[in-house]
Amino acid sequence: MTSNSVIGDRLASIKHVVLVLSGKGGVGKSSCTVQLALSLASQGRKVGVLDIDLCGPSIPRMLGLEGRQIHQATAGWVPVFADADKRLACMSIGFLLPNKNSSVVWRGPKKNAMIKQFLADVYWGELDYLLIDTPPGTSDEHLAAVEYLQEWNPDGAVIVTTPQAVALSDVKKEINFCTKVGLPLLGLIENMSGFVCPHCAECTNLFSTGGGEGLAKHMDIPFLGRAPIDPNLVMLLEQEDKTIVPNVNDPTAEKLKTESIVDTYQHCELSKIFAAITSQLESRLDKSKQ
Ligand SMILES: Nc1ncnc2c1ncn2[C@@H]1O[C@H](COP(=O)(O)OP(=O)(O)OP(=O)(O)O)[C@@H](O)[C@H]1O
Ligand code: SF4
Repeated sequence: MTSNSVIGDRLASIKHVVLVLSGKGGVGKSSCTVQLALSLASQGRKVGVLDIDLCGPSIPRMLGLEGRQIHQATAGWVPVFADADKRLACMSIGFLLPNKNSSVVWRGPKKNAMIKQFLADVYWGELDYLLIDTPPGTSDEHLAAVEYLQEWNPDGAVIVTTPQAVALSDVKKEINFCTKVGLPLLGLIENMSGFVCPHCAECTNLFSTGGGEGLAKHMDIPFLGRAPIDPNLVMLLEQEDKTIVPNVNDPTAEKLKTESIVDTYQHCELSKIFAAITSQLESRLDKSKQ
């Protein structure tokens, strides 16, 4: 069997394949991927996250899975699960490196081979969603993923941007890339749009807001929603022990210590926003499959 048909066999048990892209680094692409995954998993969907940011894999850290190892079974590489119910599975080069400080300094062909191997060898089983977190910009990793997936019609791309003009000009390039390679644009998320006060949960617009929505309108892309900066999300994603509820003032914190990150995320303000974003995304996917 050629490795392309192996990729086809793997994808046959996955309902939707969605790439998450951003024009610029640091706009929150990985954290939006994680939140889309947590939101979908908490609604009972089976979700896989494939981290193809080979030089800066951050998904294992954000999901609290750093230091975990993948296993080789006869069916392929078994991904790492973020919860006991196996609603959320993850694969990243981070699981293959000797330690979290190891760096990957690879040229294009080696990166392409790794991405092909991820697509061909990971045994996801039945999934509702495979979310692919990509590096910023349009690099070897994007081209490789699009090339290997093209034959199997991935559903498309979700674009993440911040509201500022500097990120928006880069995101236009990303949108043009998708159009050029025939990747449907499923929607745009405006991240870091305002700031949620940790004391009163009031949202303040520190910088401009609405730039992403304006761009989505201008480029005729569905606008999926606006996610503010939320200090509770930083605590959840950056702290090592994900079983501790992000809001330390929450009286139910003790009880929540046994919850998985899929459940703990529900206590973040942003989970409500991402529930609305995933519902928009799902209805968009349903429409495009009709
Ligand atoms: N809405 C948000 N509220 C609070 N913190 C956020 C939010 N979005 C992102 N962050 C934080 O901003 C930092 C950068 O986010 P992230 O790593 O997701 O960006 P990225 O676009 O994937 O970056 P890279 O280009 O390095 O892959 C992280 O520390 C993350 O926790
Ligand atoms: S939003 Fe309200 S509670 Fe929060 S810092 Fe400002 S004044 Fe204080």
